[in-house]
Amino acid sequence: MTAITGPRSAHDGRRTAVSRPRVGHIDFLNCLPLFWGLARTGSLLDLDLCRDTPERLSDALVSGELDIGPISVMEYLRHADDLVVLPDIAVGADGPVMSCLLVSKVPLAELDGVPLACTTTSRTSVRLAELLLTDEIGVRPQYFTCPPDLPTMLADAPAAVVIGDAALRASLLEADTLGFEVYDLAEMWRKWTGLPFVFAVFAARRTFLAEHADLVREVHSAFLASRELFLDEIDEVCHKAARWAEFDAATLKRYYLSALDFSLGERQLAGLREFARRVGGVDAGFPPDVRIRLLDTEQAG
Ligand SMILES: C=C(O[C@@H]1C=C(C(=O)O)C=C[C@H]1O)C(=O)O
Repeated sequence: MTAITGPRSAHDGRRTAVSRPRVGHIDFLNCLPLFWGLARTGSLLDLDLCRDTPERLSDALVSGELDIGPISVMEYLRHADDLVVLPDIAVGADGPVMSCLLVSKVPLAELDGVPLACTTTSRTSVRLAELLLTDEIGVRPQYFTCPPDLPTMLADAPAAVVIGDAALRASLLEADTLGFEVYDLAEMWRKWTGLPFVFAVFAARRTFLAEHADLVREVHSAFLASRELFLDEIDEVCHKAARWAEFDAATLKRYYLSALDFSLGERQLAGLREFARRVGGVDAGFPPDVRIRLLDTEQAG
């Protein structure tokens, strides 16, 4: 793959410092495939990479501290006018995702009026859980936010929404000892709507795109190449990651190949639009028919 060149400053023959695009990276196992690929292709050196939790990366992209990066879908939809979505890449699932979960010590029908702890790290899974509980199950718990430590969350509430590594830990390691049922939010959505669910898209700020269109395309290509390389080398990655992660290589491989869906094609976009249609409105901060701009399509405008 070609090197990412970076925004050029005016130059007169002397070497001038070139600032690298500021790119976000979710510091969960879910985005390890991209990190692996960026490191292996060398693209990592051409990016000013900021690793953080999804909600902080979302805020940084919206405020302009980042130029390109993953953004939780609820935040993307709220700021869709300022952002352009990179096609063919996302963090989603077309069935169980394993890491965006509602866990509950009581049957879901008994959650009406009771406290429900929502992880501070999520903007989308927590909204999806609320949608499913209101419209599918018919209950209205009292939602409150809480850092993603499940024993603490469940000490204050009979149910909780967790995402990322904390959710993998919950379903794979903690369910038996802490005594709760696990409900996979992407699986519930799939059964309800027949569609995949997209939790995060990758987007560039439109102001950055206006000045650095080639660079945005290069970063997009680097993401796609990273994902491909990861898939080619998945056994090696899972084996290496299992040395420090809490999960074995077979579990990681299942997570990457059978649970997570890193694509953003027509079906995933249909899922995204359907979610916007169901949660959009004045309170959400975006209309149900919010315009989704994709890079290099007529809609990007
Ligand atoms: C699949 C996941 O997708 C994510 C869920 C998000 C959310 O709920 O807001 C945001 C970004 C992604 O990290 C996960 O975190 O496990």
